[in-house]
Amino acid sequence: MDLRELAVRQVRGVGPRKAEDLKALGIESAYDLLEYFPYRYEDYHIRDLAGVKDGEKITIEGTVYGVPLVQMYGRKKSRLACKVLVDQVVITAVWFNRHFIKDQLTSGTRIVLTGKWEQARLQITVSEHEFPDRGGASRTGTLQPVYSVAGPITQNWLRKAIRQVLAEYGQWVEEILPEELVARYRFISRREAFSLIHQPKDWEEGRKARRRIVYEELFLFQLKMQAFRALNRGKSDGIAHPVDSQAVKQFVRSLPFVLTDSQKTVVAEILQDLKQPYAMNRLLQGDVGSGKTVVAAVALFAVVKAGAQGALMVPTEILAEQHKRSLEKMFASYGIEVTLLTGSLTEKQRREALASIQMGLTDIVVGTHALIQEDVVFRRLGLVITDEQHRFGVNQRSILRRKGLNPDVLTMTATPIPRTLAITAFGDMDVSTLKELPKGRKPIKTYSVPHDMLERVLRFIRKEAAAGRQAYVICPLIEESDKLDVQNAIDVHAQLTYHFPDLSVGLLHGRMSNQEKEQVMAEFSDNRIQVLVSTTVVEVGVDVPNATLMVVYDAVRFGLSQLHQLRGRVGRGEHQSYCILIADPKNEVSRERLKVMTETNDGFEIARRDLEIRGPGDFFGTKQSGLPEFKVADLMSDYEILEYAREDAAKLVAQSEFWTAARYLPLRDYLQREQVFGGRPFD
Ligand SMILES: Nc1ncnc2c1ncn2[C@@H]1O[C@H](COP(=O)(O)OP(=O)(O)OP(=O)(O)O)[C@@H](O)[C@H]1O
Repeated sequence: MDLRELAVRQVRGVGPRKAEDLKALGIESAYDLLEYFPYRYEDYHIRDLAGVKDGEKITIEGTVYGVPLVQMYGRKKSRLACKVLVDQVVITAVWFNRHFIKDQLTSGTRIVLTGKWEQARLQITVSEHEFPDRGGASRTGTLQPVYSVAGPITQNWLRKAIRQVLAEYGQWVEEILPEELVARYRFISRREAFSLIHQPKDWEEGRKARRRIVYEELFLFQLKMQAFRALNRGKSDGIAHPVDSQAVKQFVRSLPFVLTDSQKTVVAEILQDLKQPYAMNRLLQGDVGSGKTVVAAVALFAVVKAGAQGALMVPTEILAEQHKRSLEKMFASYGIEVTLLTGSLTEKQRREALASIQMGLTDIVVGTHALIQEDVVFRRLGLVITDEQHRFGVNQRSILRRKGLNPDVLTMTATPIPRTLAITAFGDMDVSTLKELPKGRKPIKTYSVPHDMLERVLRFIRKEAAAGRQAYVICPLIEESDKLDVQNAIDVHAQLTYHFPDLSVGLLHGRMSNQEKEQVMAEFSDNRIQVLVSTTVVEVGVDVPNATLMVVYDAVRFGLSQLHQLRGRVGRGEHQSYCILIADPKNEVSRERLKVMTETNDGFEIARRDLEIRGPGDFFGTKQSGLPEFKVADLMSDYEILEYAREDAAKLVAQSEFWTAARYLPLRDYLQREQVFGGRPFD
């Protein structure tokens, strides 16, 4: 049975309504459900009070001791407190709004409590409890998977659905790794791994399952790239652009600044690639503000002057507009035509843009992801540059190939990763690095302040605005709730508008139309807006050098790499810039993370410290934006496994047997599904 073909509706307990809800999570088949891995576990093993830290969530067992006490607040709200004897210590168990369980708490009853521990008061705030002597299903002593859920799908419902699909269909999970690899690494079978990752008995089982799944993910990813490489090796069907070095030099001289040494080196590497008959596939990495866009502009200029078209693909419409504007400025005196292609063009504008691209009247197209797919036909596409986020993978490259194009490809990223990791992770790419920031940049000064210092922060905003500078104010982030984020931004905007009657305060959030967003960004760019209140939509790439102040509300809610990206929006010009992180860190990890931000501006150092703080205890790691994303693997911490996976994949594709032997069929099927053979069946 092919579980990929089995609609999730077929799983017992999943009705049509739930099937729709699951679809929103990207789950359509029984297989998708099985592959919806948890991102952490909740530990219900009974703990000894001795080793427990303040604020930890724990499960403990004891006996009810004395009489429970209920306080009511209004009709529904209540606080129930009861003494419980645990390991000969009397503690207080507190329930909120659960007064109806009072009658069950008779003295001497054994009870298991899960909740947050307060050391000073010897008190547990109970979120769940069980009576072990009364039978029934029990969570005690287990690890419960925690899934990323949204909308009407609840954690408990999803747990049940996944248990169900495992019971009903788990046996149909087929092995994909070759026997020799399973044996070499002593992996558990795929079937077992799928079962254990969702319901491990203990951490050891969880680890075993995770190790196997991480390897498999990384191995398949590497296999895909290596196979693609093997199939296309030596193909010189790229475009050898006749680059006019003199013209390029002249263009570079016309820029308002001198290129940094790094920029010069990288430009030379790219021009060299462009001249070759092989299709370039290069990764350009450089920290925030290191000047990647200018490098892209030089490459586009070179290609256009050599008679081809270029495309610049960016993650958001705001960025597309911004890049279009800055390219037009740079190319103003060269007769280079730049066209914008985004989702918010009118039908007529879009038709005109497409015609102009097809006829070759357009030299450079700037747009979002759709621009290389769909109905866009180029006359002579020579170079595709992609910025961040949507990594231009093997798949897209084969789409282009099928269109009969084989352009050079440059991928830009600000994700600070060690060069060796980059080379391994993007197995099929060459890597260029911008090692320095433009001269004259002053390091950004970063401060972390508590919420009650907001008044001072506001005074600081006023001071910068009075000096002619501008500020970003990033609003509190509410996990998994775009709607609440927007509400927050609206509230903060209202407050600041009230507070700064003499300044122009703008608002930017994801629910605004693209036109509105663009309007606001343009006004901020021209300093018609001094204070921009925003959700994280400004995170990547926005470039307004006159902005010198970045204020982030509730900074502990953001990941370190995200904070670094946000901070990178300032310090892009000659003025001293500041980043103020408003936060009341409640635990050591948050304090440590804020400290890292105040201590260093170096993106790579931040990534390294982040990894250190998370430590090996963080079972599933955190996704680093910009790196290829995996369901379970985390490239930074699973780096070693990645190395093995790469080597194994390379060896395998080099064997002629791999392409013929029956036992490798599941792997070849996988490659087929991933379109490595250019959409044609492999023969
Ligand atoms: N060599 C240089 N000297 C001075 N200023 C420069 C130089 N190169 C780029 N800049 C300016 O620095 C700013 C940042 O450059 P750019 O937008 O290219 O950075 P980036 O690497 O794309 O950053 P991010 O990853 O944050 O988007 C821009 O305002 C740009 O005009």
